[in-house]
Amino acid sequence: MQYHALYQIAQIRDIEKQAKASLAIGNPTARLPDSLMITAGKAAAQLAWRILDAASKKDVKKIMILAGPGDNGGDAFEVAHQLAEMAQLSPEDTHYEIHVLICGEPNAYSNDAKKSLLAAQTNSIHWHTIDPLQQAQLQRDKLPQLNFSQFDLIVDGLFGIGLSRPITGIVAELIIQINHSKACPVLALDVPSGLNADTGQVIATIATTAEDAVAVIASHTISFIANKPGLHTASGKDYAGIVVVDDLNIDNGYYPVPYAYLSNPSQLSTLIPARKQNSHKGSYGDVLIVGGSTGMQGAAILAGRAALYTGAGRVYLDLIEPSSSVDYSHPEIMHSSIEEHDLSNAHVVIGPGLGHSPNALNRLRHALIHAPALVIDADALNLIAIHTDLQALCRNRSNLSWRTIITPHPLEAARLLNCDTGKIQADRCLAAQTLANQFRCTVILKGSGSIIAAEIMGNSAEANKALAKTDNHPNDGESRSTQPRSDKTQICINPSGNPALATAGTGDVLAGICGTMLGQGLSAFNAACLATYIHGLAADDCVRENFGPIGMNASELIPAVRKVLNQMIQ
Ligand SMILES: NC(=O)C1=CN([C@@H]2O[C@H](COP(=O)(O)OP(=O)(O)OC[C@H]3O[C@@H](n4cnc5c(N)ncnc54)[C@H](O)[C@@H]3O)[C@@H](O)[C@H]2O)[C@@H](O)CC1
Ligand SMILES: [K+]
Repeated sequence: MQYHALYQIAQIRDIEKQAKASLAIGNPTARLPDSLMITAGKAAAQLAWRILDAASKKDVKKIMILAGPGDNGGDAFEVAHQLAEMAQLSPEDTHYEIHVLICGEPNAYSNDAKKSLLAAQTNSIHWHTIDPLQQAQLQRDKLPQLNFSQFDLIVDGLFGIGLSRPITGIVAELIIQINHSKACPVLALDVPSGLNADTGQVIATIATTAEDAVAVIASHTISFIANKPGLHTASGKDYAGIVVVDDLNIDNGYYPVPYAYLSNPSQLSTLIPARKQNSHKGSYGDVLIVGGSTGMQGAAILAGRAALYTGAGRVYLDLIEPSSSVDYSHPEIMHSSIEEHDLSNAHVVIGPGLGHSPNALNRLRHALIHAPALVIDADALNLIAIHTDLQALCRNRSNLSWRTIITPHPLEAARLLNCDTGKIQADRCLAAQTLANQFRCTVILKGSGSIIAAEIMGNSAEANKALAKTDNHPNDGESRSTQPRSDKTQICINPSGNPALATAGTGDVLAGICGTMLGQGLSAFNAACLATYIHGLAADDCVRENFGPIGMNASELIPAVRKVLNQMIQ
């Protein structure tokens, strides 16, 4: 199973069910050599070993394995068993001290988990327990006296995809201690405990404050059966760390169409058209940026420069405030008014610094009606949110097979869907999918793990119904099995980028790059995926060069985007 295919919990459960049914049952008390839990435990133990080897050169290496009440805990027992076996075979000059903390009722475990526990009990392991009856209350004196900073590796097998409510009580306190100790690598089994594998939200209730929402902050996550969207968007990147996928040798035939994909750099690089020797500026697309009202000209200029630096043949600005329509440090950028420009060959980016004036509104209406390739950003999105006639114009563009990309951040997305940002962030894939269906265009929902969504066939009713279902419980931690599969929408999660991008102007840069990519003849979806990827990759490059994560600015990002784009075609 490839790393880039992302599956929801309900799909994973289906795959798991079919794979389990295909395994011979035989003697129920025997340990099947090929049970999924054993395969999972072996894969995780091997990864744990490699992480430990790289992180600690000590003669005595201490490992803490946390085992929760379900099969994630079963995986943890299997990891303990496998590590103990590996430790026995290791050279004598290194000693491994393996601890397991059981946070479940031994009799209540599944058969597979019981077998793994039994197997681990044959090894030399230090056992600790938390009485399950006391887990609900927070009694600090009942916490096992474990100093987490003594360990060289912590394995998190508390909860996986079966977590159904927020973590509270002693287990929550344990997680807080582990997160605070920050002393060693933390390997999460399947998913960091506390994180919703579908949405990337830390599971919480409406009543839970941000401080109370608890999840393990892992340095590594080994995702079983398939990769999962929640590890890559919203809070996912903060909690999952480096993600490794192990398919447990499950036959490909059991896998349905993925819910979404992670953008795949090697595929994206093939989208960039090779430049012929015999070509000219007309070969690489005209980009017209419309925006820049009083005090906001910089936004349009940034978008224009980004278009220029990513290879547009000609770049024009149409500034709402015309007195300063020249970018003196980039005199190659020309001026043109959208109303006079021949839009049949132009790729229009409207919105950066556009404002809400009647002039802005007229230009937007003109663009929606006349521009066959259009990127809609910032204030243009806010105008669409409040003018229903513009929404209809936007929707109508898909009937003409015109290319449209909208680039909302969560607040703009909330305005477009008439909800609050909490609902957008509660399920970012679903929100992007709903926007794509409602506005019949390609969507880039910005934020950590930007979501790119585009409609394949029109059916907004189903996705809207599902979003409405989340209305009363925006953050209630229930796995949303009611939400539609994305077979009407294609969804990509962008893996690149970092908090350096959380600064004014970077969105304008993204909009400009989208304009260039439309100018290279790409579909709106491919243009959006490629633009978002190189935008994030450039920010990653800036961090490597110590221009960030603190203080990188949008102007610095632009030449970095040019650099990574050229590196991609080499
Ligand atoms: N079943 C299988 O064949 C496989 C299962 N695997 C593992 O099994 C996991 C799923 O196992 P489960 O379905 O047992 O689910 P989990 O192990 O994620 O947890 C479910 C258990 O936790 C309890 N629980 C849920 N939320 C809680 C909370 N907030 N506080 C306290 N208790 C809570 C539930 O009542 C249940 O007992 C996967 O994530 C994966 O790690 C893997 O071994 C792959 C194969
Ligand atoms: K876990």
